[in-house]
Amino acid sequence: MLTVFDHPLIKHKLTIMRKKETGTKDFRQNLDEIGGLMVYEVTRDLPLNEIPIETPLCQTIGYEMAKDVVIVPILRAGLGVVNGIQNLIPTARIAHIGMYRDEETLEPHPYFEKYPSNMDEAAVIIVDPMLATGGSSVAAIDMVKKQGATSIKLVCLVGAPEGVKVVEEAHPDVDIYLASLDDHLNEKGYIVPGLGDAGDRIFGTK
Ligand SMILES: O=P(O)(O)OC[C@H]1O[C@H](OP(=O)(O)OP(=O)(O)O)[C@H](O)[C@@H]1O
Ligand SMILES: O=c1cc[nH]c(=O)[nH]1
Ligand SMILES: [Mg+2]
Repeated sequence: MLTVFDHPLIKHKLTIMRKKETGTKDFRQNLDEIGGLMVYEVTRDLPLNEIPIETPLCQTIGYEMAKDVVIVPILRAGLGVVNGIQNLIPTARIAHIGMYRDEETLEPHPYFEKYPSNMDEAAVIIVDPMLATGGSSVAAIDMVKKQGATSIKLVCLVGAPEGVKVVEEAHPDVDIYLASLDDHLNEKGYIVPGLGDAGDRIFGTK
């Protein structure tokens, strides 16, 4: 299932991120804020346990999350999405997948992975601002599935139709969430209109 957020706050903040004159500080801040806005919907169907509690007035039934949440940023750019989600789920564990896309072949190259021990039971949320050809997302989903994960969501900011199709075909069980479904990929594999190189803009490396 693909969900594209149609929310004025997200559109406003994403527009700031797209502008070429937006600097690192504002880029990061708006990414943080959009991550926080998206998480409300992304976590809507997480299972709950009913628990008996006592308020100052009486006994009643309360709720607590039934599963641990594991946020999995695809390094580097995915790190920029973690903060906004973690602010709302402070108990979330953080896994890391290091991956870069070869600029010529556009193939993903994993270089690091580290997970908590309970991936098979957790609600796993993979985060990366950009879903371009889909190669990095498919490779990351393959990797978390190898760790036993069965409840997996993919949260990106900007997606290209080509990449969404690739992920949907490879992993039809994974729900995809986007702040925007953009128009197309250019000949260098960049999303158009997009926002440029997300990693470089987050970390100021260009
Ligand atoms: O859908 P794809 O075609 O695979 O492209 C998307 C990937 O490219 C970018 O990472 P990049 O390789 O630039 O690494 P970085 O985050 O370290 O800059 C982006 O953050 C995604 O991970
Ligand atoms: O448009 C794109 C495509 C891949 N990676 C990015 O950072 N931006
Ligand atoms: Mg990059």
